[in-house]
Amino acid sequence: MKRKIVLTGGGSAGHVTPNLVLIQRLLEEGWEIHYIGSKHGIERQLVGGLDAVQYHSVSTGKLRRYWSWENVSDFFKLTLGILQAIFLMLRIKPDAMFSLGGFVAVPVVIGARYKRVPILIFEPDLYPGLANRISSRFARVIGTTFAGTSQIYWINDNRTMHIGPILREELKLGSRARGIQRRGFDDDKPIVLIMGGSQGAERINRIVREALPELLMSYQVVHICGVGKMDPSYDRFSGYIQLEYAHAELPDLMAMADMVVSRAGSNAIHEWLHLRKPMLLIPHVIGGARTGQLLNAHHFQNAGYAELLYEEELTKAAFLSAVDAVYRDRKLYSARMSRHETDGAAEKVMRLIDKEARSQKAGATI
Ligand SMILES: CC(=O)N[C@H]1[C@@H](OP(=O)(O)OP(=O)(O)OC[C@H]2O[C@@H](n3ccc(=O)[nH]c3=O)[C@H](O)[C@@H]2O)O[C@H](CO)[C@@H](O)[C@@H]1O
Repeated sequence: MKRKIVLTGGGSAGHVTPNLVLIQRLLEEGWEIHYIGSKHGIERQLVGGLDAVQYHSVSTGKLRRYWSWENVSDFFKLTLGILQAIFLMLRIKPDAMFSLGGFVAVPVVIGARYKRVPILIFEPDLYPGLANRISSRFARVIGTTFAGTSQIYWINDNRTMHIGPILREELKLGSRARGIQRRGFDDDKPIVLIMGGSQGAERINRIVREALPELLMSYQVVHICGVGKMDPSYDRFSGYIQLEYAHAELPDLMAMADMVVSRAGSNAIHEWLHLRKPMLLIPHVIGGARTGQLLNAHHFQNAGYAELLYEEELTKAAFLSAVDAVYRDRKLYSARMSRHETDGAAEKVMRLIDKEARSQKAGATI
């Protein structure tokens, strides 16, 4: 009989893309895969269409640490989500579950816990998000992307294990020559790839457009703006292309870039690290100092992989001079990154899933 796994995670691409990597591996090893996400979230777009995966949706509420009337309705949505998750667990009877976090993960993890399914969670950011901090109470294994996470959270917790970034294999297969040819770019002029997180970033888009005439004097620019955030009036500039979101072309766009300007989402920055792309990071900061992207960006800056520009300092002049500074020192950044190992995380996760599922089976037959 096929072993069954439930995957969850959603709300942003960052909480889904590592699951796409695992789906591939799990299929190769003959697992039956169930994905529990929300009804309309990005996880439905990214996973819902895959024939090999059975997608189920549950209701979920946003977790806020401040008062809002929406907390009341979200509390009921979350409770409903937990009941739906318990029902799904009873029906699916999974051997293991793996969660990447995001709001939708909380009811799913609680439902799995109720049914005593072994739970593995994985934290993409240096400082864990609220959903994973809650979910970790029910987890058998807590995988981390950053080695430093267990020094600032889950300290002395022996369930914590450093895994590293779970990266999509296809991103490693890009070709600079192919990308340049397809886009009609000049091989001799440097290329800057600008990516404002999976949903784009209004603020970065605005500065890029303001700085574009100067920027294009020295660089060619690929600008991923986010869905619905392109401005066709800029199509007149040569050496500039804008996209809403890159799918199959992304590996080539990454390969052709001499440097990147990016948000500091965990997946994106580890992809740049793997490809040794010098980074100018402009983190998305929500609320206080301990937000995921800000700490990720500080960590990469301290390691010498990236330069950091805070959003409140984002003027045209500051942006142009930061791009020049990173480009000037590009070889230094790349050399430091070449010492960082980024392979092997998916294999580690597969072994952990296998181990937990076996121990579950063994426990059930005693
Ligand atoms: C605002 C917000 O909540 N951001 C969080 C979200 O970021 P976000 O969803 O932006 O996540 P990441 O930067 O981690 O990952 C984005 C993923 O989308 C891919 N991509 C992006 C653009 C594109 O055109 N094509 C494409 O395939 C990237 O290659 C990457 O694999 O999840 C991350 C991982 O938990 C967190 O670190 C971020 O703080």
